[in-house]
Amino acid sequence: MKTALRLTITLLGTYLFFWILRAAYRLFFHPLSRYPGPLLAAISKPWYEWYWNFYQKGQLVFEIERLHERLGPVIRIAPNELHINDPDMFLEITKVGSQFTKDPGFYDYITFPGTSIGETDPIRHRIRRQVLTPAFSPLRVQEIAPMVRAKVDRLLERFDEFAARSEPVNMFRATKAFTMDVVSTIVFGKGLGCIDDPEFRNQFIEYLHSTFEMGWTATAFPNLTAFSLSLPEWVSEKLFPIPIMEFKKKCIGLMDNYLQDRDAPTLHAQNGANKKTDFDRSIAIDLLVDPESAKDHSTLDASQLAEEVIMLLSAGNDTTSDAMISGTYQILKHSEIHEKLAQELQQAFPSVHDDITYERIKKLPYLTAVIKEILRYSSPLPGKAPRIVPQDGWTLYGHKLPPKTVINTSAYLLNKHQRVWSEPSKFIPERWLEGDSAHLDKYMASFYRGTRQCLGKDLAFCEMYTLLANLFRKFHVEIHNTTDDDMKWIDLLFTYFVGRNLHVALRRRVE
Ligand code: HEM
Repeated sequence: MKTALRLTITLLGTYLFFWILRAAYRLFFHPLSRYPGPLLAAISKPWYEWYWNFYQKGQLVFEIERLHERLGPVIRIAPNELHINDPDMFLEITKVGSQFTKDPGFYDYITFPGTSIGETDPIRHRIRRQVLTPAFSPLRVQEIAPMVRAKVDRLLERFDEFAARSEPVNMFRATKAFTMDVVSTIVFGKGLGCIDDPEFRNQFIEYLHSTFEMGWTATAFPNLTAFSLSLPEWVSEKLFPIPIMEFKKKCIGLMDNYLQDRDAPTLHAQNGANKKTDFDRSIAIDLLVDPESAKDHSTLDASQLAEEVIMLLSAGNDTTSDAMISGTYQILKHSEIHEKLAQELQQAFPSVHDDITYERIKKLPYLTAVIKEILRYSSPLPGKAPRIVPQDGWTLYGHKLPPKTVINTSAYLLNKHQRVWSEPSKFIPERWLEGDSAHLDKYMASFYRGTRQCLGKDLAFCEMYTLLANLFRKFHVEIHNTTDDDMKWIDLLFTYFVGRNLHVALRRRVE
């Protein structure tokens, strides 16, 4: 007994001694020790991140904002990590030919590794991106614009039902139902029916949000996460139940159904119809299962396929909906913006029955300015996007950083940097229409930039143009019982709204 106690004390003492030595090295001798930042962050990434993101619930991005205000454009936020708030450095990191790569220490724990978003190896990423590009290219988006429009029409019909009952609409749920039905149609070949749900409920969003609520522990304690992932699936399911894994099983089922329907010798064909044109195809799945989609692309097994599908559904849902929710609130809060927008739409489409197509609305200057400002103002993926300094190191303000240093930037901070944006905390669409505004596009960090820029950017624009133009042309919209407090958000990888969120009262226009 005594020996066991002595052994335990010795082990704990040795670990403590190692920990103190390592902390001293990190504080005084590490190559990043010259940079300012919190003491705890310089010594221990897990506990610092856990405190701000888990214990304080998604507050790290705001703490980093305060630190930059006090300490300047470069701060140390972990033993081997810097956070930079400088729009020109962001351009430098993301420029053509940049060798910066995604940090596996982050992406392996917040995404499924190997997927379009999660793959950190640049060569494997290039292959996956090539495979998926035809599903999201500008040309493809042009082709699917009528499908997006049909979902908007259905959503507006649902709004009529609320209007008839004089019942306010929960725009948070309604908008998420819309984006989920669009992206699931692209990914599964059919929508998940969220718009038709009486309360716009959406099981996937519920799985996703409950996963994110616990998600910050995964990046704070990667060793624990790696351990849980290394266990047999049935054991980790019991010990570390993660809601998204339940959804993964459902996705595998949905994809099986899709592939069986697609490949079945067709009943349709016997009836004289051609299954290839008849069937609602999922371009994304078709591309992923086809080894010919790109050179060196190998087909995915059911689990890998489900993981890619989940990543696409996640990437395409909260991002676009959060931008529109936040944007709708801003439009409604500023009556002069609301009026200007309604006027532009009325001039372009004099009758409320006119066909409001993507082709036509994307040419409207004020609506375009409103959408760009929504994207800047809302920064739907607000927090850090860690990248690794390449093999040759990187010179930052005259000081060489060693390879493998992790560099973070944040879209939320870059999108309100004083050097680029005047009155950044205000929602001002007009900034995009001023004479010298052309240079602003390159500073917009919402979709990231370079080779890891958002793949769904064109789709997101199509959804935003189509929903906002139709909504504001066809309905009188008013805020219902919603204040700034209801729109507060925290960073759970997405802008996660913590209040009761946006509710609106709607009435069809009848001119
Ligand atoms: C307003 C809407 C959107 C915003 C603000 C947005 C933002 C972003 C950002 C910041 C990234 C880089 C993330 C990182 O490096 O950590 C990204 C990547 C990505 N997004 Fe989006 N996104 C939006 C909509 C969409 C949509 C509709 C899809 C469609 C499925 C999508 C699919 C993707 C994919 C596949 C990637 C990974 C690209 C790569 O690494 O090659 N996104 N997005």
